Amino acid sequence: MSKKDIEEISKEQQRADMVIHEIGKKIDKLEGNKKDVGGDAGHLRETFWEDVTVNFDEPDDVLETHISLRQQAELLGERERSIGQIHKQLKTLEKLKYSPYFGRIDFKEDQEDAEAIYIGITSFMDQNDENFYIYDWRAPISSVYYDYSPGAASYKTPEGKIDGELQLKRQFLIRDGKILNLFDTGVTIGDELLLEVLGTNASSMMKSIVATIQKEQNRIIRNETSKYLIVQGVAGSGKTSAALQRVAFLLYRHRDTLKSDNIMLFSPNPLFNSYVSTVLPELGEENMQQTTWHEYILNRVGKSFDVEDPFTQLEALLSDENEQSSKLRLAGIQYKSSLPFKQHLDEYMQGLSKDGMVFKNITFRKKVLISKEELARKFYELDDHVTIPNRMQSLKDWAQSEMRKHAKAERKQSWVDEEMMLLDKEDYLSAYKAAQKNNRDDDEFSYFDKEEVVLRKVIVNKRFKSIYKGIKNLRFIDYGQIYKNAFDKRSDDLSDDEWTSIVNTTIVNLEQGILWNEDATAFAYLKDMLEGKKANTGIRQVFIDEAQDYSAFQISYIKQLFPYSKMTFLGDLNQAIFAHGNDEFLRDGTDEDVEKITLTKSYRSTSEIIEFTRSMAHNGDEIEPFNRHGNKPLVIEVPNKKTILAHIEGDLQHLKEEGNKTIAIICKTQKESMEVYESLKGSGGVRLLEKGTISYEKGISVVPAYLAKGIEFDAVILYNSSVYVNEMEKELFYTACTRAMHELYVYREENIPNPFLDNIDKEAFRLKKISN
Ligand SMILES: Nc1ncnc2c1ncn2[C@@H]1O[C@H](COP(=O)(O)OP(=O)(O)OP(=O)(O)O)[C@@H](O)[C@H]1O
Repeated sequence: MSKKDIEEISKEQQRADMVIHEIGKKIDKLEGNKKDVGGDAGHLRETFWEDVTVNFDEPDDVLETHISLRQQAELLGERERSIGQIHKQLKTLEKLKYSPYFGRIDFKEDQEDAEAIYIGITSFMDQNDENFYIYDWRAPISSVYYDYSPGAASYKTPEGKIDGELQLKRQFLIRDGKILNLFDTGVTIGDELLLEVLGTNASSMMKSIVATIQKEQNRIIRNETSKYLIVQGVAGSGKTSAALQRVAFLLYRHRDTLKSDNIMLFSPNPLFNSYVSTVLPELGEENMQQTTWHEYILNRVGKSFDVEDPFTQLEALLSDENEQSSKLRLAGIQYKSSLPFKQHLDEYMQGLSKDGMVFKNITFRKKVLISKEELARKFYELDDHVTIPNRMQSLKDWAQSEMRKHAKAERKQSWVDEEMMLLDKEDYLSAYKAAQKNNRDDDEFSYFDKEEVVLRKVIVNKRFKSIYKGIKNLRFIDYGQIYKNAFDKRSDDLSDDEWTSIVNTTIVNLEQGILWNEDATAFAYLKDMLEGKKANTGIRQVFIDEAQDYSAFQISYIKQLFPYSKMTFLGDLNQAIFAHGNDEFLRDGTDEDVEKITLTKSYRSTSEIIEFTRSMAHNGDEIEPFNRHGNKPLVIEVPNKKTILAHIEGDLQHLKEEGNKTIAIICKTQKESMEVYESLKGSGGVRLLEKGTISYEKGISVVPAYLAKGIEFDAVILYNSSVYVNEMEKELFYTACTRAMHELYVYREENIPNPFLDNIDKEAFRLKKISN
């Protein structure tokens, strides 16, 4: 380090010390406030009832009591909210104290002096709130840091564009208040710092990237105009990272109108949910709503069907050794996930307006109270200019009123007498109270007569409750049959065999109460449309990660579900692991309100791993590795599967000794993962990741490739590459290999060709042959 560098570090350290000192003072002040407010709240809680006037004698007193209670509760709530705020602020300040900022830009606005702007995860001002010691990374001026190298630069503010000159761009690595390193950077944001960040080992949680956001990622993060923002990015290009920092950016930029509850992220699996869950809190923001499409659909379908999840579907396809049956299922999946099928459903539903709606009998004690034919007749008596959902509402109202008549008639039935004898104490008591209440206004007191009337009513109402609820929830519509009838017309794109198979399997499944994954979306859509489910207006921003795994049907449906929402789709065509459509999320490319951003630079893996996987990707030659080097991947050739298991333990040991903290043995299916796990679990510390697993920890994980989506490991051992053969498996194989950050081992059985491995340049890997 030159003398100048040392002087510069020392100057910067002095400033950092000063800022940290100020942060300390602010922390002390807030701690004091916390005590005061906390004391206030504690006191309020203790004396809550002393300050409330409680009197229920007269209606006016009740009102006064109510008001007094509400005021007291509001006061307490306010205090507790401010304690929550103080806590949050303190947490952020503690983070700032540890590492106050990561960047500095010296920006000279035209006609003014240059100003040094220090950038951190949040802003921090001097005691008079006049000068910024630290600017939030999301502030308008901070974008200069991400977008420009020294020279002419500008940034946008709500008031307009500001031009100027970027005179210095500096990066810091500050830990525990000490400047460990400092880089003055050029074109990109400090390769050195990025190298340092990427070279470290994977933790079990995703980390924020605000200190090293790259220019093209910044375009995604700060995009505010597009209704649909579509990101096609190669594996490891930072799509998920950009999405999460974008959430933080939007929350900051629109903090008066946008809350974390207004943002929804669709993620690939529950494990991923927890993997990304620390990024926003790290940035001082709350997590958005998160779900998987499957979870979302389960809610829409309801409980009457057993819905297959996407992973079970994938397993079924990957494990089906009967080529013909797997081909037929594939044809069904592709058809049911397509836009033409969605259009067919729309037309079919239009037809239902005139004819074809199917209902279920409404029964009670095996007696049909309203028959399905009666429901259909009543439905079609309603004006057919009225929409189906509105007619359903009328039908519901009619059925409820019919049911009330039936309930009344039912009170005289002998079963009521029997149940009356068996009534428990509580029911008696409530009947007694009700009878008393009814008697209050009567001139004569005929309690015993009333008691029986009331008791009968109580008994019948109790039994009818579920019928009323069923009617309210439109359970008298036979969705299963209606969906089945939608397969009334063969699609021209399918062969006779395919069509027959689709119709037969759909019917058999529905009769058994099963909905395959490929039917679930279509079924939910049909149900929503018939019920007139209200669009979700509370959600203002939707993020869809791994968007290539959504079918055209799903994407179109999602747009209908969130009509007022802006959407960010993030995907990689090379990782389209599911059998349904894949490039659909890119399709809207011609719409005006769509912006498409392509990320070609990959940050996760070493250059060597990227070179190895390049030939498997479409447009692989466009993938640009970040300049970080490591060992070439190791291909291990073994005589048979058994040998793999015998050698894996040695590999694990070696990889651990090399400092790899997270190691994954990636298998093709859950079944294969189980086998590997069973054989390794004795050696301890090995975890099996399954579709229901919600968190992963450091250490060794055995995982099917489709569940490793979106996450990463220091080292990956691909259990047996010889089982990946067709196009779909290629994408799974690619996904598996690209999970590795530093080390990749790939096992293969000798004499079994692997079309993808055989295509890789021999120079791109090391080969080890094991003979026994
Ligand atoms: N600008 C950046 N600075 C530091 N790290 C980055 C940056 N961009 C990406 N990374 C790192 O690269 C890795 C991959 O990022 P991420 O998971 O967001 O990529 P992805 O495109 O979603 O990947 P995939 O599609 O393969 O799951 C992560 O470890 C992330 O922290």
